[in-house]
Amino acid sequence: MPVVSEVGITVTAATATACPCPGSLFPYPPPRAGMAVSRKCLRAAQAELGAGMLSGLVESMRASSPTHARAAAALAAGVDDEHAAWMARHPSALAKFEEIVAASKGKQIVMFLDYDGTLSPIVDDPDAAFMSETMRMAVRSMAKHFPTAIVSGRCRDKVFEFVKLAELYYAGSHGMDIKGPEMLRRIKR
Ligand SMILES: O=P(O)(O)OC[C@H]1O[C@H](O[C@H]2O[C@H](CO)[C@@H](O)[C@H](O)[C@H]2O)[C@H](O)[C@@H](O)[C@@H]1O
Repeated sequence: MPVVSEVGITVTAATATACPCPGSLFPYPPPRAGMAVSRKCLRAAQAELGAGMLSGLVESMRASSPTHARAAAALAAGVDDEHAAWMARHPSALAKFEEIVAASKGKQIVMFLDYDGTLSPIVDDPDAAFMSETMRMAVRSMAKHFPTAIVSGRCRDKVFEFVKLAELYYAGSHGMDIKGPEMLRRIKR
């Protein structure tokens, strides 16, 4: 069930496969240790994630989203009918997060994030599109719980240079160049 928000965040719930459960607070390993998760692990994790943890992660992403501030300003200024209709057809994944979580029961959530205009503000100089440390911390926190990928039209190295999180998957050049955490290579398909 892929859901694309107006801020470019895509959440996909995919069927999970088997993995060992270390039995910690989040009993499935972070992406660096592999992205396969058993249904039992996921159910336990979803129960433990609970409303508080999820809303914390979502609020963190929401607060540090550069486009969220623009959307809020547009809303404050009053949106026209056409924009309102567009928004109804393209609901924000952040606004629908509880529904996504409910739909993900028994499945694995994977985060796909755009970079420009999503993790970073749009600026005149493409080389100065830096993401904030708050956003970096939010993404790092998200990646501890869900396999997380950044998909960009930029070259992969450039995106990594901005994001600097080795635990993520990076798809550069519109998906022509993909690299994941080192441990990914050891996962049996
Ligand atoms: O796929 P994306 O990650 O969304 O990349 C799309 C383009 O992003 C960059 O350009 C955009 O952001 C720049 C910095 O804020 C801004 O100056 C430019 O006007 C935007 O179009 C990047 O420079 C392009 O190469 C990407 O294709």
